[in-house]
Amino acid sequence: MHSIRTYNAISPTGLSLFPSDSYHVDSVVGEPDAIMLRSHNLHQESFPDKVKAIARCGAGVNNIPIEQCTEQGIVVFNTPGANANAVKELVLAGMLMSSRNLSTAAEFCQNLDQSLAIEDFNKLVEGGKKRFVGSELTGKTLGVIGLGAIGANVAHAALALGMKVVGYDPVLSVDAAWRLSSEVERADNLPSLLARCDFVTVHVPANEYTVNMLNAENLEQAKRGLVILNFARGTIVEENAIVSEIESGRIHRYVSDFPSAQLMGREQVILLPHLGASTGEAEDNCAQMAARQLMDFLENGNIKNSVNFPEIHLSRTEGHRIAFANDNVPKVLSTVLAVLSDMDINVIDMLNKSRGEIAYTILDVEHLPTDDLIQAIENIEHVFHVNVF
Ligand SMILES: NC(=O)c1ccc[n+]([C@@H]2O[C@H](COP(=O)([O-])OP(=O)(O)OC[C@H]3O[C@@H](n4cnc5c(N)ncnc54)[C@H](O)[C@@H]3O)[C@@H](O)[C@H]2O)c1
Ligand SMILES: O=C(O)CC[C@@H](O)C(=O)O
Repeated sequence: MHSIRTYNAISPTGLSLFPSDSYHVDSVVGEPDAIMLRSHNLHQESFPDKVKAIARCGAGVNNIPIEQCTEQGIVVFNTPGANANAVKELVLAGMLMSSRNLSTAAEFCQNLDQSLAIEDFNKLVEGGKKRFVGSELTGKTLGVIGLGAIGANVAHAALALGMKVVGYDPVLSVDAAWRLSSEVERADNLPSLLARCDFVTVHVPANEYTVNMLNAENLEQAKRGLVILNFARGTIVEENAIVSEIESGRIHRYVSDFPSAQLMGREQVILLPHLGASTGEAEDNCAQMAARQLMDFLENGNIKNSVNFPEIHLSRTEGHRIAFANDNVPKVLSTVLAVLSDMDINVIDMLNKSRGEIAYTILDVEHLPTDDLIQAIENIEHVFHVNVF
């Protein structure tokens, strides 16, 4: 029986994929084999030795101590792309809300004096028209910072609306580059992107390189009347700089999924309660993807969409499976194979992959591995987390 500890409201469509006769899935599990979560912060928590994997139902993994997990041999998964459409749609909504002054216009209507005679009431309504006159998206330029799953979706939707799109992503993967429309123009740096855009949206992970990526220095280069959309993480945009450029009139609107006290109460700021991925469809997609990845790992040792371990898939044929992780240094695999050979154990199939400082091997052997064999592999220098499936 595998046990999975859950945090946050995870879609039952995903949780129900775990067969109840072989999985115990609950928010109260003392020593789980794996953890499944959304935005819950794990940074202050320690993980018992039994924990082998953590699955983030979503894209951002800044709530998980990845380095600590890697040191403990814990495989961390996320669900790339599973909520990208939901975020894209909210970015489009944010652009429309800003360009047509929708939040202030809607608030104006909610606060109209209901006691007025119908003619006076209608006059006020018509007066609102002048006050909230907006502009159209077609023909405007959108800057997209980070052209991964969400950024590319947003870029393509904006092109379909007749916008020009300029992208900035110096670390774009080859696969992501292939998926991107050739109509997306490339900016070599942020100041040049900011100088040309009417809207700028950020879709990069929160990490040490992206803290305050939009800041006082580069916002000075921005075109007047800029709308900034932040559906990535609060730390990516320097709030003090946003506030001062709102006051200077350079920034027309700041739309953020990450409210803070400093941003509240300003007409030019539209705040949402981390709603980007909150659609039934995205929650289902994320939870299902995370559940499938966890099951394939816990049952077969296969790894898909990990942020700290290599991708690996070895189909099950016959025999019994051993998987182990080790520091990516020479001679570990040959030492393990020598142990198997000394114990007269026949290897049926094998796959070894590495990523940075981690190597990971799946071995299918003919007979059920004994405790002595597992102990012997565990005792080899640089080996950690040996599992039998
Ligand atoms: N508001 C929400 O609910 C919500 C939902 C999903 C994702 N997110 C956030 O959005 C982020 C992006 O999600 P995604 O699914 O598009 O991820 P992704 O991994 O598909 O794309 C991220 C892109 O950012 C690029 N990038 C990384 N560092 C960069 C840098 N320093 N400068 C420029 N580009 C850089 C990468 O090359 C990649 O193309 C997530 O990490 C998460 O924090 C928020
Ligand atoms: O789980 C959520 O609701 C938010 C997920 C989102 O922030 C992500 O990074 O994918």
